[in-house]
Amino acid sequence: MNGSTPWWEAPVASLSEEHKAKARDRQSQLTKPPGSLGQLEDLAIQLAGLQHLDRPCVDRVQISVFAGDHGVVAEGISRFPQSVTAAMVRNFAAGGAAINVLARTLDAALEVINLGTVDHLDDVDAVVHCVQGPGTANFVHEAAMTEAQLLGAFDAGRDSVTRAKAAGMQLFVAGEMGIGNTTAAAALACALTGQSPDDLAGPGTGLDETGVRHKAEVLRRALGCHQGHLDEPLEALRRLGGFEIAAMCGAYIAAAQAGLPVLIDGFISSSAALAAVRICPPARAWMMFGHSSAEPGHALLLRALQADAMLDLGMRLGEGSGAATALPLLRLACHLHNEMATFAEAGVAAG
Ligand SMILES: Cc1cc2ncn([C@H]3O[C@H](COP(=O)(O)O)[C@@H](O)[C@H]3O)c2cc1C
Ligand SMILES: O=C(O)c1cccnc1
Repeated sequence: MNGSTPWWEAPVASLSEEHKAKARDRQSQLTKPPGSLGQLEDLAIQLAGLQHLDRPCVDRVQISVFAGDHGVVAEGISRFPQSVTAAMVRNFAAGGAAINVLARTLDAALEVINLGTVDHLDDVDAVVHCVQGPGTANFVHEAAMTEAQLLGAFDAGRDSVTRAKAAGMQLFVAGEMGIGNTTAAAALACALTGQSPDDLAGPGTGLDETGVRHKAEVLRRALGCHQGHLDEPLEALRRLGGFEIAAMCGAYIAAAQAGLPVLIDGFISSSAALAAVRICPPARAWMMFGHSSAEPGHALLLRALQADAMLDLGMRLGEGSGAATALPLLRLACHLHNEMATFAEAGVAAG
């Protein structure tokens, strides 16, 4: 970071106000009462502006799942053991996870990036290896990441976006896998929003009430340990985040710079998105929000991002699954915008 400007401080791509205005005008001419397609109209207008197109399109979609382990698991904050992270990466590689099924069904490209797990994954070929260590350090006692690890993870996110852009993708979805990462996301969210651990600790993979209270206590200890060092968003991310959260944050900034719209998933993804917006405020314009997670802190994060999520299905999986589930609606928004007849074309009175 010394000397030259870091890549994440470069400007984001410009969006076309002209295409946005044209799209808004077209929506008012389509054969329906103005505004009657609700959020589908807004999404088509936003995409037209982002893509500089009269006819927005999200047929070609990249889903990148970032995986990493978390030292804070030592505090007993997840219902599942740490070994599940690497085991799920193997499951992704074999095609058996929820996000594999969603990607196949949606005809989306799926890539898995291993950022470092306690169990070895060297023998897994169908994965991009960008290992930063065997997992983060336990942030109750020390910073989760060294500066080099943070930058390595950030770059891994950027590189995934570079590959997606080179392959002609029109939309980017970041997903994650990392046992314990609802605790990391909650800690980061506390630092970024100033809200209390009681508002951001939730069940994650299925903690009971006692477990959630313990998780809030762990968060309080972590925030105490790092007190006075959490004002800078990048430093908060280094101290409290995770490899996969940092990679998603880097990916969101790089996507805005590359002019690639992103569809954000749930609680973990939104904590990365909020960090990205705090580091690079104009990146917000490139974000759409797929769903509202059942993890209780997600509502607070969506408010901080001034975001309206498309779906509320009670999902709380991660992996990018909520964003992938919303993708058909985004595609429908485009088809409606592009293919409906106008009042003039159909000879219908515009009212
Ligand atoms: C089998 C399995 C598959 C998953 N896929 C995503 N997650 C989700 O759950 C984890 C976060 O929850 P916590 O903080 O409570 O550990 C992350 O890995 C997240 O992606 C999974 C969790 C499990 C158990
Ligand atoms: O909303 C999420 O991203 C989420 C919630 C619970 C567990 N894993 C992920």
